[in-house]
This record gives sequence, C-alpha cells and structure tokens, in this order.
Amino acid sequence: MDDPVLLTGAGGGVGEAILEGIGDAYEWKLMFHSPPVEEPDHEYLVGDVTDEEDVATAVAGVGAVIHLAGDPRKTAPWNSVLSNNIDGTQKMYEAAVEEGVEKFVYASSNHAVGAFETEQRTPEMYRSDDDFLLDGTELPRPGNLYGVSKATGEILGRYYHDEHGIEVCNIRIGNLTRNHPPIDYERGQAMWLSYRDCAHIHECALEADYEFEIVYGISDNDRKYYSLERAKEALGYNPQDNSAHFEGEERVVEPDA
Ligand SMILES: NC(=O)C1=CN([C@@H]2O[C@H](COP(=O)(O)OP(=O)(O)OC[C@H]3O[C@@H](n4cnc5c(N)ncnc54)[C@H](O)[C@@H]3O)[C@@H](O)[C@H]2O)C=CC1
Ligand SMILES: O=C1O[C@H](COP(=O)(O)O)[C@@H](O)[C@H](O)[C@H]1O
Repeated sequence: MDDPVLLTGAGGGVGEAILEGIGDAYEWKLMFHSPPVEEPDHEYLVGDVTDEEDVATAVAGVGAVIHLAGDPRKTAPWNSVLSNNIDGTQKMYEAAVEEGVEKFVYASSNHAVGAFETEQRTPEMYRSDDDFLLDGTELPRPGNLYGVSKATGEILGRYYHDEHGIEVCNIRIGNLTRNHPPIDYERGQAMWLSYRDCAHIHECALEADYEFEIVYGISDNDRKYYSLERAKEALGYNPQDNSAHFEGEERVVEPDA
C-alpha cells in the first residue's frame, strides 16, 4: 500500500495499538474526533464520521481506510450506535467509493456474534477443552444494540463491495488489552487480542489480496471459540501471543517456546 492510509478513531485504544506497532510502516492520515492532546507524528485532521464534509476531507487522496471510529460501549444506546456506528460507517463507505479507495478495513466486534454465548454453552465454551468454534461463516447473532451496529457495518461492507468493488475486510476484534490478558475473566482470556497481534492483523489486512472477508481478530489463545483459520488463510495472519502464556499479569511462557 503506497498511498496514505486513513485511520479513523485514531485516538482510541485500537488506534494506539496499530500506531505503536505499524506506525512507521505507512504514510498515515489520522482522524480524531477532538483535537489530540499531543501533536501526532503523522498528518491528521479533526472531524466527525457522521459529517459528510469531514468524511470527504478525510478520505481525499488515501488508498486505504482502517475505520475504527464509533461508540465501542456494549451498553451504548440506539441513538448513539445508529449515528456514530451505522450512519458514520455508511458515510465512510460512500465517500471511500467516491474517492476510489482500494481497501476498507472495518473494526467489527465479538459482539456481532455475542448471542452464541448461550447459558447452555457458557462458561464451558471459554475453555480449551471445549470444541465450540465460530469461523466467520455463521450469520451475525448480536446480544446487544452495539453488536447490531457492528453486524450492520459488516453488511454495509458487503453492499459496497458487491455494488462498487471496494475490497473489504471485517475484523471481529476480541478483547484488546495492553501487556497481558484480562485478569479473572475467562471470556476475555479466550478472545484476548494483544497489542502486537492487533497491529499485525491490521497490517495483514492492508497487504493481503482479497475481495470481502470476515475474520476473527484474537491472539492465538489456547482457549478460543473463534477460529483463526480464515485470518491465516486469507490474510496471512501469524499471531504471536497466547493468553495461556500468562499467569495474571506475568508472562510465564516466552512466545517462541
Ligand atoms: N477495544 C476492543 O477490545 C474492541 C474494539 N472494537 C471496535 O474497535 C473500534 C475502536 O475501539 P476502541 O479503540 O476500543 O474505542 P475508543 O473509544 O478507545 O476509540 C474510538 C474512537 O472513535 C472516536 N469516535 C467516536 N465517535 C466518533 C465520530 N462520530 N466521529 C469521529 N470519531 C469518533 C472516539 O473519539 C474514539 O477516539 C470501535 O469501532 C470498536 O467498536 C471491537 C471489538 C473490541
Ligand atoms: O467490542 C468490544 O468488545 C470488547 C470486549 O467485550 P467485553 O464484553 O468482554 O468487554 C470491549 O472491551 C470493547 O469495549 C468493545 O468495543
């Protein structure tokens, strides 16, 4: 990818992981919702993804988009996800297609399929000896309105790919935490995504050749109910981290062991 990459939601946690890991690998155009406290190392703008003019300015001249901006709360109310997540994503796609952007990488979520975690399946499905596995071919099954908005973002990508040919990669991100997996939270450990694997999977999504993909974005955890096969096959994803290599905050197994 030679052209600049637009990163929306650049001031958030996922944006931070991406910029820490692959900040030097691309020419970036960062989009913030409010002025950043520290001057970024890259070109940036401040804008709202629900504002057509802001979005047109943001996508001007870029070759790819990583779209993170939105309300990430699983308790987010409908008016917020409708505006920030659904309408914002539609405006981003519309502008990207108009601009002739090649690739659109979309931050989907585990919550797009959260209702697969039924009372009958949990907590067993969070454990390494359980064989329940989602692979990305299943229909969305959200357990909250935030998940509905993330599933809708995937469907918007399907439409804009089929109608306009833009290459789309939906990454159903698990639970991103810095340094170590969540503590005392089986679900979070099963879908942990380390900072470096987060940066790596987004780099893979910028570099690989594909048409329309839905992949799971988690580390290579022993405990997992999301398959990594599609991310490996379609994107060349090669995760380095595993929540089972930690006891609490301590890494007890080195990655290469
Ligand atoms: N952190 C995680 O573990 C996961 C994150 N995700 C998704 O990844 C994306 C980023 O999440 P985080 O970095 O954790 O959230 P965050 O809240 O730290 O970052 C989101 C950023 O989007 C910006 N934003 C919100 N509404 C906006 C709007 N209307 N216009 C422009 N910017 C706007 C916010 O200012 C914020 O900087 C979200 O779309 C979230 O749904 C999905 C699954 C897990
Ligand atoms: O989509 C998201 O998922 C993560 C993990 O979900 P959780 O229910 O285990 O907390 C969440 O932390 C993040 O805020 C959200 O955007």
